[in-house]
Amino acid sequence: MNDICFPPQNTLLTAEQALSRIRQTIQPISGSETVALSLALGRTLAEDVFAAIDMPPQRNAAMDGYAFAAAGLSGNADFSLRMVGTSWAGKPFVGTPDQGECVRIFTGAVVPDGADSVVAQEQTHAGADCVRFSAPCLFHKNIRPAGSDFKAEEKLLHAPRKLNPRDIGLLAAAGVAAVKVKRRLRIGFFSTGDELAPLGSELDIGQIYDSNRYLLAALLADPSFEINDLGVVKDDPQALEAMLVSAAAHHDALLSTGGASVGEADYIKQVLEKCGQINFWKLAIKPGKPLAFGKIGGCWFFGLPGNPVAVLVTYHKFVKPGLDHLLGALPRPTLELRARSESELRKVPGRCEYQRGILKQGENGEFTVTAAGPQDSHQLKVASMANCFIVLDTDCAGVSRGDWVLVEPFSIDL
Ligand SMILES: Nc1nc2c(c(=O)[nH]1)N[C@H]1C(S)=C(S)[C@@H](COP(=O)(O)OP(=O)(O)OC[C@H]3O[C@@H](n4cnc5c(N)ncnc54)[C@H](O)[C@@H]3O)O[C@H]1N2
Ligand code: MOO
Repeated sequence: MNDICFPPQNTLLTAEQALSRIRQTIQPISGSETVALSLALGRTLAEDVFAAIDMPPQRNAAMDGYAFAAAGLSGNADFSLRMVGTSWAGKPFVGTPDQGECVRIFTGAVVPDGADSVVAQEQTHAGADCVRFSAPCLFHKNIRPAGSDFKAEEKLLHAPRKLNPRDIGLLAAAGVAAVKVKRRLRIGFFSTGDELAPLGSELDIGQIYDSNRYLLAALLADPSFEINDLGVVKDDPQALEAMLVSAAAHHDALLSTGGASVGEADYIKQVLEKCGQINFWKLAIKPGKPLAFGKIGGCWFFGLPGNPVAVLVTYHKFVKPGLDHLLGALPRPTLELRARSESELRKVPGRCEYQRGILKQGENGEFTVTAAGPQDSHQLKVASMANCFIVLDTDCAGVSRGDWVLVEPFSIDL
């Protein structure tokens, strides 16, 4: 048995079995590079990141107001203090206010030594050089201690985290100008099919536009991926083999669409078996049944079905998690919600279905979902209107209006 094959597949794999095979089989890449923080969004950390400084570096004011020492003052009566200077953000007050004195201070400015309280200006009445504080006046407030966000040498982020916008802000605050990240995956993709015409051309009878390559390019738009559009391959086994063999030499992963089923012009499985190794083909899901996964030389291969909605489903459920695994990124949790179905949903037992739905949240907080339209796997307009998959498990025999269903929104950042 070769190194990526599992025992022969007599039955259709479940989605869970297929994903676990993908994760068990794919070995994450090891290469890394250092990139400027401004280019690091969506990249995967290759090493942990530590803070070089305390944040804030010194204690500072959380409000525009006045800073002073509370000792000897009563917060339960009005009192007045003499203003002896100003602490600006970026231009601290030099000196120490004595008893009976205060310093004008602005949000983010360093709190002068000796002061232990900042009172917001709304609770004061400022005169020429004197400030009156109205009772009740809270002391020991509105000061952010040094290091209250994070401390120097603290581990801020663990590898292999995929950096999100909040992480980028955090690392900038910590003065981290560059980070070591996993190198980008080189991913090639192509369509197969004699019926495919390029955008901008007039369609002959029997032709359709090649939407899958555009869909895939959009799905693959990820800073961790360097994508390469390899065009269209005709329904011809020699041409397909030539493409697979030559492209496999230059990519970490290859994706194709079409030709994955059992028709006489469907060559993906036989050519993959000839020039590479097949791990699985055919899943008990709808749409997306004829998904092929394997390897050609050192390159991972996903042969997606031709139907555009099957491309959408198999990309989200298998290809993206597989590519994230190849990158070495942590698996992302799948956000699953329970929603009340406002549509009757037709389904026959046998395959898990990913129907396209429109998820809404009512004023009472309850999620509801409606079918985005008819559920054929060529219907991209319905997929475009949808914002979620309605996941109906293998045994489900249909859903009545008002039933609770499981829903997976398309976009999440977890
Ligand atoms: N006898 C059987 N027929 C089919 C089965 C089956 O099990 N037995 N499975 C069906 C399922 S499920 C799917 S999905 C499709 C997948 O077939 P292929 O992967 O071989 O894809 P094609 O036959 O090449 O194309 C299917 C469909 O998609 C259109 N297509 C293909 N490429 C593109 C593209 N780049 N852009 C837009 N549309 C594309 C193509 O014209 C076909 O309409 O097989 C079922 N049949
Ligand atoms: O992948 Mo097919 O589109 O299951 O019907």
